Amino acid sequence: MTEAKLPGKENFSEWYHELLKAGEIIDVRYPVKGMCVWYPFGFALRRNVYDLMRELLDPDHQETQFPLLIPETEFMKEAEHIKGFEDEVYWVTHGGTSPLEIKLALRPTSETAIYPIFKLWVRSHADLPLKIYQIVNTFRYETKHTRPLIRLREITSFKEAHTVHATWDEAAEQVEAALNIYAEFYRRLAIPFLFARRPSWDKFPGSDYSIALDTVMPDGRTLQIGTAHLLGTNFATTYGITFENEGGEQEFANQTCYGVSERCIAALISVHGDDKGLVLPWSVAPVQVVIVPILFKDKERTLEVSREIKARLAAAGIRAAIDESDERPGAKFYKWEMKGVPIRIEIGPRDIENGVAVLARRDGKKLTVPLDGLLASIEEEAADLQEAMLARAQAFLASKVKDCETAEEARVQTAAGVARVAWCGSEECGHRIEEEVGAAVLGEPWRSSEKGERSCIVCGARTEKCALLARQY
Ligand SMILES: Nc1ncnc2c1ncn2[C@@H]1O[C@H](COS(=O)(=O)NC(=O)[C@@H](N)CS)[C@@H](O)[C@H]1O
Ligand SMILES: [Zn+2]
Repeated sequence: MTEAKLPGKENFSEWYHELLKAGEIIDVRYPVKGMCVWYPFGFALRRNVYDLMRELLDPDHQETQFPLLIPETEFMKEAEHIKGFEDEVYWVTHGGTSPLEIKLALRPTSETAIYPIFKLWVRSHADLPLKIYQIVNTFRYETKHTRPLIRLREITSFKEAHTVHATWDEAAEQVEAALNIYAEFYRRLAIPFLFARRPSWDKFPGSDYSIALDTVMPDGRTLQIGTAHLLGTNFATTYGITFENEGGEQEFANQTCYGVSERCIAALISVHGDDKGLVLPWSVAPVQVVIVPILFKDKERTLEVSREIKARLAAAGIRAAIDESDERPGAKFYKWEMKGVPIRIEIGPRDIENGVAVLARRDGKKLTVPLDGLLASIEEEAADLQEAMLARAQAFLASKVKDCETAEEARVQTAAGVARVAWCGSEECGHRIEEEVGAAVLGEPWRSSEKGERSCIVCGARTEKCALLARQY
């Protein structure tokens, strides 16, 4: 089989679409725009990634599931929320051939499905804090360019958490706790990001404020890979979510919600992939180690030793595979590199005689290791590979963020990166910056320590604030 080469990663969009197919992640040939099919290998990756998310949420959240369909009467209650979503909602209007009395929205996100029930669940301060999440499909009639895993009309892997608290401050603390969970989630995936407080005109509809995580894609555009929103009492007043406080009075609850979608997988593929295909982090790779027996003589013996190695790795909880096909080694290396397998073990008759094997890391490092102690070598190299992947991705992101003194400089920088400019924080200057730079205001850096007084690049006012600017997916 002649191995088809991927387009170079510098043609990011072509490379990305070709890799979704060659890496058997997503099949885009489903006949509805913005809706795609998971290949089984891609679905195994998704399962591992979301198992990681569950591991991080389950210590103090409870997983559940709400209905997909939301009655118009509930959906149309929160004015801000409606304004933000009315152009994106899909409606079900018929049951069979009979028109429905009340049409039903397909959830674009589930506030309006969940909060009428929270009203019933929350009675007293003893019921708080309430922290639930669900991992469901949601539907948004996106009119911008749809892209697999990045901008979908059916978001198949929408993890949405919804929490209820006695005070605004507790809700604000929960937003920070959510950001910490997302930071750990992306650290395990070796994906770096920037925290930004979205500007008022781009916060979640119905929220007090939104904090987003943006990563920088290979072409320098940013991808919003998670968001956490402080809702205050906005939804609680609309949906009547009250609790009896310790003084016996009824109070409106304060809420948050925070979400991650399959964009986390788009980021995984894009940030780490290379011209040979996927490069998957050890923690989520469906196949962590592939054993490639070099079969030319003593075939049986070589296969026997390979199978013994696989059994030893599996017993240690490592997801291992053997490629027993009779393809030539080069074809096997190509296939498993395309699938992003972090570590390959090559073993032939001579290696067996010498009691060694070749350990080839997906980032190119190769070494010969003794067969006894192979497990320790694999675990050591896996840990080192994880750090190397994160360090490499962090260096790339840092290289793509630059301080700019003028709108012109920011325009050049945001053609393929992120600009940081002085901004007084006013909405008027913010919109002027977007127009002059031709990029979006991601918002003010959140949790960044860098301070320094400069003049707003629009109005000249002295300010310590700054804006991150970028072209977004
Ligand atoms: N069309 C889309 N396709 C894929 N992912 C999307 C799409 N729209 C939003 N997302 C992802 O979903 C995350 C959460 O969406 S959101 O609108 O920002 N927030 C909410 O819906 C809140 N209810 C928190 S769950 C976003 O940060 C973004 O990463
Ligand atoms: Zn200004």
